[in-house]
Amino acid sequence: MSAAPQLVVHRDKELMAQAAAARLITKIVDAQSARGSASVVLTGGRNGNGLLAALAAAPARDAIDWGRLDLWWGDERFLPDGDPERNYTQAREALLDSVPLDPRRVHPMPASDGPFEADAAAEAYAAELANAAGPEDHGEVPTFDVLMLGVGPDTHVASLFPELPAVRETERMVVGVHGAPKPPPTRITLTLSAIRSAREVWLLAAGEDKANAAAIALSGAGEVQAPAAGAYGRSRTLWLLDAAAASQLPSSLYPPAIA
Ligand SMILES: O=C1O[C@H](COP(=O)(O)O)[C@@H](O)[C@H](O)[C@H]1O
Repeated sequence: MSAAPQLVVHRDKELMAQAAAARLITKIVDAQSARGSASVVLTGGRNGNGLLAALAAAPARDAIDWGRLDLWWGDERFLPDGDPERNYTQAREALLDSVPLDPRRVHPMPASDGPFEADAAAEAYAAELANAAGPEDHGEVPTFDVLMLGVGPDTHVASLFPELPAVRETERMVVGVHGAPKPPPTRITLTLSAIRSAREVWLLAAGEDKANAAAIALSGAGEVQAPAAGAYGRSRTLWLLDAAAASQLPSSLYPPAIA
């Protein structure tokens, strides 16, 4: 099953980040109430970190039971632990270091100064995911409640770049990426198969430099040429945009009002 994308367009990127943070708080609280815990996949990039910073500033963040939240990552820049360009480092700074998470439930992707090179690190992360998947899940990864993805100006999501082998992968859940066009060239990423195991996939796109990517991905492009087009959730696919990122969408897709 796949979910046709729903679009929500906000006035600007600050409001988008605040509204997305409010939405995420509600999702996590609802999942914890329904299932006892919640699982969220974080994204790197400007929009993902903006959302985390907005969450850190939201008084309602205290509604979340942080000790019953599992955190995973959609991709990682394969750099040494603590490198300021690592998605994990940036998420810590934006939010994670200021909330009482259970460290056993926080699952950063491996760093380049650990025991693995990128492909082996991807395998290790796939094993960690498989270990967390239960019989109620649909395969080799847990059924994430929310999986967030920043959308790059070239339509990449996670570290799935147009035309590179990772976006064509159909068997493995996590792969190493070599020769990425955006630095650093070596990365680790969930594949589209892993992404599609999430209940909800949220794509975040704010800023004029995302307008072309959003228009292409939402206008029927193929996932190999436009990876964002292949990212969808089991029950919901939500594009959260600001007006600048929505400015090139075909009028048939553009919602009637800006929230
Ligand atoms: O390098 C990455 O880029 C994308 C998009 O980032 P943005 O700054 O253009 O919003 C991000 O989603 C991904 O996690 C990250 O590794």
